[in-house]
Amino acid sequence: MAPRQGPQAPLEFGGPLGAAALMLLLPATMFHLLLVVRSGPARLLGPPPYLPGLEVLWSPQALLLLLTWLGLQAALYLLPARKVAEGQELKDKSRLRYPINGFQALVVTALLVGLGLSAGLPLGALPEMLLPLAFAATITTFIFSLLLYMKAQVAPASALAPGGNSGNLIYDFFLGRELNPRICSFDFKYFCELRPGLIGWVFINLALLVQEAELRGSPSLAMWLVNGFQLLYVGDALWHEEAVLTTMDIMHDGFGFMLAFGDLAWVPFTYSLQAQFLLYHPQPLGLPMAAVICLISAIGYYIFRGANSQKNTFRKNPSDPSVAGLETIPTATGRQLLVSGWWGMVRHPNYLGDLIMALAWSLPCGVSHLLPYFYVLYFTALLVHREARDERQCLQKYGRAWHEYCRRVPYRILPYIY
Ligand SMILES: NC(=O)C1=CN([C@@H]2O[C@H](COP(=O)(O)OP(=O)(O)OC[C@H]3O[C@@H](n4cnc5c(N)ncnc54)[C@H](OP(=O)(O)O)[C@@H]3O)[C@@H](O)[C@H]2O)C=CC1
Ligand SMILES: CC(C)=CCC[C@@H](C)[C@H]1CC=C2C3=C(CC[C@@]21C)[C@@]1(C)CC[C@H](O)C(C)(C)[C@@H]1CC3
Repeated sequence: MAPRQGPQAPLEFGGPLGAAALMLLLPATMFHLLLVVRSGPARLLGPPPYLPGLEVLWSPQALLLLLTWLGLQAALYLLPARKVAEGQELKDKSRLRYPINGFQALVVTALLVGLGLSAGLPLGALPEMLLPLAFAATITTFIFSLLLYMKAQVAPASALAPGGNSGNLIYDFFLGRELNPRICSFDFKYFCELRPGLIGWVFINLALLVQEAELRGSPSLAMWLVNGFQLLYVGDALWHEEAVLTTMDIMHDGFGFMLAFGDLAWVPFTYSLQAQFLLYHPQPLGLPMAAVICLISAIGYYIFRGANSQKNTFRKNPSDPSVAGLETIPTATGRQLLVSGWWGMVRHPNYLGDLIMALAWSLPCGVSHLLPYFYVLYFTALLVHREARDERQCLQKYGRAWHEYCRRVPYRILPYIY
C-alpha cells in the first residue's frame, strides 16, 4: 500500500472539512449557474428558478455523448505527435514524456464538427442538453476520482504528490494522491488538463452561437466577441501545450477530484457562462465599445503570453537570446529567478494578464447583470489563493533567495496595489 505523506506537509483548502465543503459547493455552484442563466431575472445571488428532479438531470443520451467525446479526445491524444516533450525532473530523477498534439486535436475536432454540420448535425440542440451533460460529467468525475484514488493505493512512494497523502480519505480524494497517474504512456492528468474540457468549452460556445443564429437570424456582435476571445485563449493554450508542463497542476498537485471535476465539468459548463447568458439575454453592443473591449483583451493577452513565454523560455534555456539579458537572482537549488522583464514588474504577471482577459470576456454582456461577471469574481479568488499556495512552495524551494525576490519585486499581481 502507498505510504502517507509526513507530518511536515501542511493541509491546504481548509483540510478535510474544507475539501468536503468544496466537493459539495463546486457542483452545486455549477448547477446554480446553469439554472439561473436561463431564468428571466438571471440573478447570480438569487435563488434558482426551480430545483430540477432526476428526470431533468439524468439522460442516457447525455452520458453517451459525454463518453463519446472523451473517447474521441483520447483517440486524438494517441495519434502520432509532431513532438514528444520531456517533463520536469521527478523525485526519482526520471522525466516523463508527453505528446505535443493538442492543437492538432483541436483542428481535427473542428474538421469533424464541420463535416457533421454539413451533414445536418443539430449542434444548436446542444444548449438544451447542458444540464444533463453537466450532471453526467459530475457523476463521471466522481467515479473517475474514486478509480484514481484506488490506483494510487498500489503506486510506489516516489509516484505520490507532495500533498494529497495525509491519510484522510476525503482530503486525499479531493486533492489527489498520485502526481502523474498513467496507464502505459497515457497520462490522465495531462490529457484532462488541456483536451476534453477546454476543447469542449469552445464547442459549447459554438453551439450557443449557432442556436442564437437559428433564433435571431444571425449571431450578435457580443456573441462573436465572446466566442472569438475564448477560442483564442483555448487555441493559445493548445499551441503552447508544452508550457503546461511547468504549471503548478502538473508539477505539484496530485490528480484527484479537484482537478478531474475542474477540468472535465467546471471548465466547459461554467467558463461558457457568458455565451450562455447572451443566448438567453441578448445585449446590444456598438462598434466603439466592441473596439474598446478588443483593446482590453489584446492588452491582457499581451501580458499573459509575454509573461508565460518569458518564464518558459528561461526555464528551458536561460541563455536563449530573448531572455539572456534579463537580471536574475541565483538560488541554492542552482535555478535562477528572473527579477527584470515581466517578472520584475510583479511576482505573477501572467495572472494579471489572465484577469484582464477575464474582464474582456464579461464586458460584451453589458453591465445590467452581475451573473456574467461570475468568472471574473471566481477567477480573482482562485488566483489570489493560487498565488498564496505558490508563494509558500517557492519559499520552501528557494528560502532566502525568495525573500530577496519579494524585497526587489514587492507587488504580487497588481502593481502598487496588491
Ligand atoms: N483559466 C484558468 O482557469 C486558470 C489559468 N491559470 C493560468 O495558468 C498559468 C500558469 O499558472 P500557475 O501554474 O499557477 O503558475 P506560474 O506559471 O506562474 O508558475 C509559478 C512558478 O513559476 C516559477 N517562478 C515564479 N517566479 C519566478 C521568477 N521570478 N523567475 C522564474 N521562475 C519563476 C516558480 O517555479 P520554478 O521556479 O520551480 O520554475 C513558480 O512555482 C497562468 O497564466 C495562470 O493565469 C491558472 C489557473 C487557472
Ligand atoms: C475551483 C476549481 C473547480 C478548481 C479547479 C481549478 C481548475 C479549473 C483550473 C486549475 C488550473 C487550471 C488551468 C487551466 C484551466 C483551468 C484549470 C484546470 C488552463 C489549462 C487554461 C488555459 C491556460 O492557457 C493554461 C494552460 C495556462 C491553464 C493552466 C491551468
